[in-house]
Amino acid sequence: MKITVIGTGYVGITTATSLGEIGHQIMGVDIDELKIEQLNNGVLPIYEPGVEPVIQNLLKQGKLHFTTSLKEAMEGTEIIFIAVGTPQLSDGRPDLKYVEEVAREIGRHMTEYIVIVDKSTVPVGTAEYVQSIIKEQLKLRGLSVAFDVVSNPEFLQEGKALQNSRKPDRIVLGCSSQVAEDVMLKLYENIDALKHLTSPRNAEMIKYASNSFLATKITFINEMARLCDLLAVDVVEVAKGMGMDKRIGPYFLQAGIGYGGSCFPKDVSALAMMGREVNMEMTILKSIQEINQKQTDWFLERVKECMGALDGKRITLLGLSFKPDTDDIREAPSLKLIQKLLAEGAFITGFDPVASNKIKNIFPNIKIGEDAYSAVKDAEAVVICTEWKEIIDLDWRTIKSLMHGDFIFDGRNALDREMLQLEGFQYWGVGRNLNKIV
Ligand SMILES: NC(=O)C1=CN([C@@H]2O[C@H](COP(=O)(O)OP(=O)(O)OC[C@H]3O[C@@H](n4cnc5c(N)ncnc54)[C@H](O)[C@@H]3O)[C@@H](O)[C@H]2O)C=CC1
Ligand SMILES: O=C(O)[C@H]1O[C@H](OP(=O)(O)OP(=O)(O)OC[C@H]2O[C@@H](n3ccc(=O)[nH]c3=O)[C@H](O)[C@@H]2O)[C@H](O)[C@@H](O)[C@@H]1O
Repeated sequence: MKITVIGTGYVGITTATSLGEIGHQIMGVDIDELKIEQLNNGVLPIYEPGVEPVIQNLLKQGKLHFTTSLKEAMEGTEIIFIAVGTPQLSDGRPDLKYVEEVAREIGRHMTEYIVIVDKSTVPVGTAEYVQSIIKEQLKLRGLSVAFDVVSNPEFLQEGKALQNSRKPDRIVLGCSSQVAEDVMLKLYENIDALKHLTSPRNAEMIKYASNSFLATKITFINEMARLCDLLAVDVVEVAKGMGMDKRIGPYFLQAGIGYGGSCFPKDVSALAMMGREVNMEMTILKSIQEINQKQTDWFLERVKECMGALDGKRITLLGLSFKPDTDDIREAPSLKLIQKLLAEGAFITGFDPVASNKIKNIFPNIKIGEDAYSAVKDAEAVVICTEWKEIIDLDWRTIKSLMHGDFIFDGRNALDREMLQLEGFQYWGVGRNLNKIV
């Protein structure tokens, strides 16, 4: 089938490559000329493991093209995916301006039946809204062209985009007509996944409910971690024991310095706002936001408890992206931590396998190590913000010999506590500090 994907961010690129891989003909569209030029040269503008060679292969086979012209891309297309950003507005709602712009442009160029697919994360009712925008444009042109708007939310995790899209847990299809449902099922017939057929409004809610539930799970274990610290209990053991119950499951129970990224914070906020708009206070979501906001403060308090005043102390942060295997620093906990540590007067050095430069652009006053070993030189404490494998696998004996102190604050509970203690570190993990009973 001939497909157009609008937006070449994480979701657009993943949609384009995964559909290209199962044999469809893809046109990727973006208003960002530099991105389009890079992509046409087989260069991936983001860091996402494994995706670049797939793009290069599809370009070579002629199955994938990128352009800045939506009009050109739309010629003969059967399906258009809208995969543009929906960033958070200052009042907490998602900004739909990119979706609106794209819908208007589709309406300006459409001449025959097309299925328009909302891939972006958008509030309940947006499929109907997009439909009304396109209809309005057609009316201005004096045309009456049939079309459908489908909600097909994306569930990929950054850093695992390729494996998620090749073998998703489920594909949610919110269709308002049988024709659209048949088109979408044909599109995905070669992807082996559960297919949940439902209405567009239900599909839109499934996306927000899923992200908010995952954020709830993380926040629950983070709050448990705070209690574990006060009662001499190890939260890692607790999560392990809880996760063995199939009804709970082991995933998203890793306590840490809070969730970040471009989606959980904005989507929890958007769902809370959706409730507020119909006069329903989403009390669980409100608590989650508050607890997550305070997780870095709580963490910093524990650092101060161990090290005393931080003024003039040399602290190295390892792992700066919001999670491993991505260069994305949107809402990364490291940003808040750096800001707070600088405000306390600490001297900060940072290192991340791929995101160091992005952090340096935001905080020009901090030092960036060329590698983890040079970053820890003379540090009095090391803080793990992101559990990159190459950070976990460092030679910790060498790290200790390079440091000027012995504190290690494991903000992701990712390191081997016993091994580090044997190497002479004072190890502190989130909710696993058994030496304190109140
Ligand atoms: N990043 C992720 O892992 C996931 C994101 N989502 C959702 O998917 C959507 C997209 O997210 P990302 O890919 O992270 O966004 P992004 O911000 O990385 O990329 C969006 C792209 O859309 C382009 N764009 C904006 N207006 C355009 C227009 N009029 N025409 C063509 N291109 C245009 C931008 O230039 C940019 O390249 C959001 O709603 C997000 O919540 C959903 C699941 C996972
Ligand atoms: O809508 C989205 O954009 C996506 O949001 C998340 O994916 P992502 O933000 O890429 O990353 P996650 O792996 O979910 O991690 C999010 C944050 O939670 C933190 N986290 C995750 C798991 C955990 O156990 N503990 C924990 O603190 C991570 O460190 C990270 O900061 C969801 O997992 C995806 O299903 C969804 O498609």
